[in-house]
Amino acid sequence: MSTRTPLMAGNWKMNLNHLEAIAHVQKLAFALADKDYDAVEVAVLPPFTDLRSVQTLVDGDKLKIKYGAQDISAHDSGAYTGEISGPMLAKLKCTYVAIGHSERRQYHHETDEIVNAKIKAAYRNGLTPILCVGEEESVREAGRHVEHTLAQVDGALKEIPAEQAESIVIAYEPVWAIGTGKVCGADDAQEVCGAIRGRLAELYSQELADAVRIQYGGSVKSGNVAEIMAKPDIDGALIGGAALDADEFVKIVRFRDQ
Ligand SMILES: O=C(CO)COP(=O)(O)O
Repeated sequence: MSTRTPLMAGNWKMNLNHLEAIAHVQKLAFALADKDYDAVEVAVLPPFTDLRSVQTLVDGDKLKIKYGAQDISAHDSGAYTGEISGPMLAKLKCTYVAIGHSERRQYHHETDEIVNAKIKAAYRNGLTPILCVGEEESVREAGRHVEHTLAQVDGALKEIPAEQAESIVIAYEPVWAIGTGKVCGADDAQEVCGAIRGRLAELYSQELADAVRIQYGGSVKSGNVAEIMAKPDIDGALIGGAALDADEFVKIVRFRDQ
């Protein structure tokens, strides 16, 4: 296990309206209100329409739960119908923003260039990107998963200086393991997460690489999280389906109790 503080983040995707979000975060706060969970950072990434409600709850009750968005516009303002800007997310005191999730790449044709522009938008606005990378099943079958994922890292970090990159979170999410119940074996996940850390050392420095948190995502549940978290280059998880059940998410956050 690494010495970096683990980040357990729930990506709600397009689930839970703002009323459900309030109930869910209250449940998390109640279940996690003890000193033990200081050792793990907990975050939720609700839909945009929930963020104000979550902010009000977290601010009002001084909760330690962090929150962020699932996407960001590459632009800070202007005629971009339907988009949400970095300044808007910063105003809502978001800590994190997921960028380049495979569902954005697949359904919204986000390229590495767009991902790179969004990373720049996040840093311009004081937000911490959770950069999502990972290969499709055919790429893994062809044995090109490491090179494919590292190329996504290279593209996303183009022109990002070390002072910014040192705070990034990178989530390795093999596309074939997302929402499918097929978990990437812990050793396979470690292989790619270790390679990502190696690439960060090449692009920047070993010191920076050692500081960056690398998450695994893809069918993470309470039953498999401990094995995944035992790997030296895995510093947390990005959780989809299992994060929608507050009790299950709490069990994942408390992976050390297992
Ligand atoms: O895409 C994911 C998190 O961003 C993972 O989703 P699942 O946990 O549902 O597989």
